[in-house]
Amino acid sequence: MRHPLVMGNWKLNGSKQLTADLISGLRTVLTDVQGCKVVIAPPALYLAQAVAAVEGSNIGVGAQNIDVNLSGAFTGETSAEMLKDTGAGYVILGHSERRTYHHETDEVVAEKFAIVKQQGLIPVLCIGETEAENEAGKTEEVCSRQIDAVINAHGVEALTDAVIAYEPVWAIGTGKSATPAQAQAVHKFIRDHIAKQSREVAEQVIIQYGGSVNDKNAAELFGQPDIDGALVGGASLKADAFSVIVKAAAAAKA
Ligand SMILES: O=C[C@H](O)COP(=O)(O)O
Repeated sequence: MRHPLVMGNWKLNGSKQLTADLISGLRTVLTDVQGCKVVIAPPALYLAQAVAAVEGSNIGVGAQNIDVNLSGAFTGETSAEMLKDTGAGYVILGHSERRTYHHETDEVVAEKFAIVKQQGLIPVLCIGETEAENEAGKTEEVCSRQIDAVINAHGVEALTDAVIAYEPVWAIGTGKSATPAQAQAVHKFIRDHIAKQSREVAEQVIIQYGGSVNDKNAAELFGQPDIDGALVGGASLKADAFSVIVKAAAAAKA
């Protein structure tokens, strides 16, 4: 049975001090939380510090991206092998900011997905439509295309033990979250789309919602049957707000 997962994507934010303070704060407020997996994804430079700081707690660590290569002459990149070596367990892939600012295509994201799985890490595949695509009624078309890039390249079984994060681009960092009903409709579409190929895989895949999730709207989102947690940006930088979100997920799915 799938379990809720709340992941904090710190994006390009942080410092040694913030990493220490935030993890220390989370360890204090999340000690008694059960039934919800918690993962933080700091910038790559702070991963090793984060892995050491969460030791002995129920908090996992993930990265925000990897290169398609494992080693070699690829200046400035970080590999899945290095992440594994550091102790990270999850990798966010295909975030809309990577797709937009770094021109990552569906095919590149699918290639990274396979590399992450080969290393025994858990991929968090971000999908979602832009505002224009939403207004043009293309939400389902975009989401299925982004998922099919993985399924067509690697088979539906590749989604076993993987995570999908549905993040409508228009909701990211805008304060304008999708309503619980809107998000549930898309999450159900995603699960049904995968179920056309394998009901078993569809039932176990974790589908997070992302886009302006905060301590006020989290509980209602998690009350939806196909929303299995959240990928949180801004609110993950505050221990109090993030822990309210984690506790809401644990309570909703208990
Ligand atoms: O990865 C996280 C998402 O981009 C959501 O960011 P946000 O919570 O700041 O809207």
